[in-house]
Amino acid sequence: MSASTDYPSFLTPKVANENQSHDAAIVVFVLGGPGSGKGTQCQKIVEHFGFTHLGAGDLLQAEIDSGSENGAMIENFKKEGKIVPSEITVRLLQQAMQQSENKKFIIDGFPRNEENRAAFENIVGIEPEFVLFFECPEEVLTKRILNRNQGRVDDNVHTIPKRLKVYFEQTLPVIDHYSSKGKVQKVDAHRSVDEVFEGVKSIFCRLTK
Ligand SMILES: Nc1ncnc2c1ncn2[C@@H]1O[C@H](COP(=O)(O)OP(=O)(O)OP(=O)(O)O)[C@@H](O)[C@H]1O
Ligand SMILES: O=c1ccn([C@@H]2O[C@H](COP(=O)(O)O)[C@@H](O)[C@H]2O)c(=O)[nH]1
Ligand SMILES: [Mg+2]
Repeated sequence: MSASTDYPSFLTPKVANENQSHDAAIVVFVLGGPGSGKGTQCQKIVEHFGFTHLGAGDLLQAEIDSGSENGAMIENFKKEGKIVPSEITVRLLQQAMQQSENKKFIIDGFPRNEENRAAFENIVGIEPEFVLFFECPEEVLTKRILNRNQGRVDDNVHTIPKRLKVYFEQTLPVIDHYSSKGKVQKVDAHRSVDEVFEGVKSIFCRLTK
């Protein structure tokens, strides 16, 4: 798809290197603490705005489930709430983007740290149009995760504090980075699912229509 047609000019991606192959792709990063509702809201964004949802954690889980050579290592990182090396996650995201016919992506739960951010921008060669940031108090995050009941290996009292620590120490600086570039759209995630989505909708209507 050419970069010139379907989208307003302010959505034209920045080309960071000549190898990048998503010259018309639109990327929105979705960040927030564990349990803030990223996956829940991404489903709604897909239904209403036609984006393809790429959950970085879901892609890593698929690697575990497929029995790939990195699967056991990824599972250990997940059990400990640690961030998987960037080259693995970025490769999975890049493959998923290349295999998609859609060119509008919401990337959920990534970049988790500065290394992830730099790797994505250098390898994939795209900067996000904006970053959707779900803000939610820590105690609410913990309650939501403990109630999620989906059998995740990291939804337990051993791993939750580790995930929160990683979020505060490594992911918030990424949000600060994009904030300094005027790219962060903050949403109060401590409301009902529908109320949160009202906030999300107004952002997407303003920035992607
Ligand atoms: N606004 C909300 N109010 C109450 N519960 C919510 C809300 N949004 C999501 N939940 C519930 O909280 C749990 C976590 O939501 P979700 O899986 O969407 O979060 P997440 O940010 O993707 O988490 P993670 O980072 O761990 O993948 C789920 O059980 C979900 O149903
Ligand atoms: O970019 C990423 C995304 C995820 N991880 C690992 O997976 C778990 C679960 O991620 P969710 O987004 O909460 O589903 C996370 O704690 C990390 O261990 C990652 O390393 N890099
Ligand atoms: Mg999720």
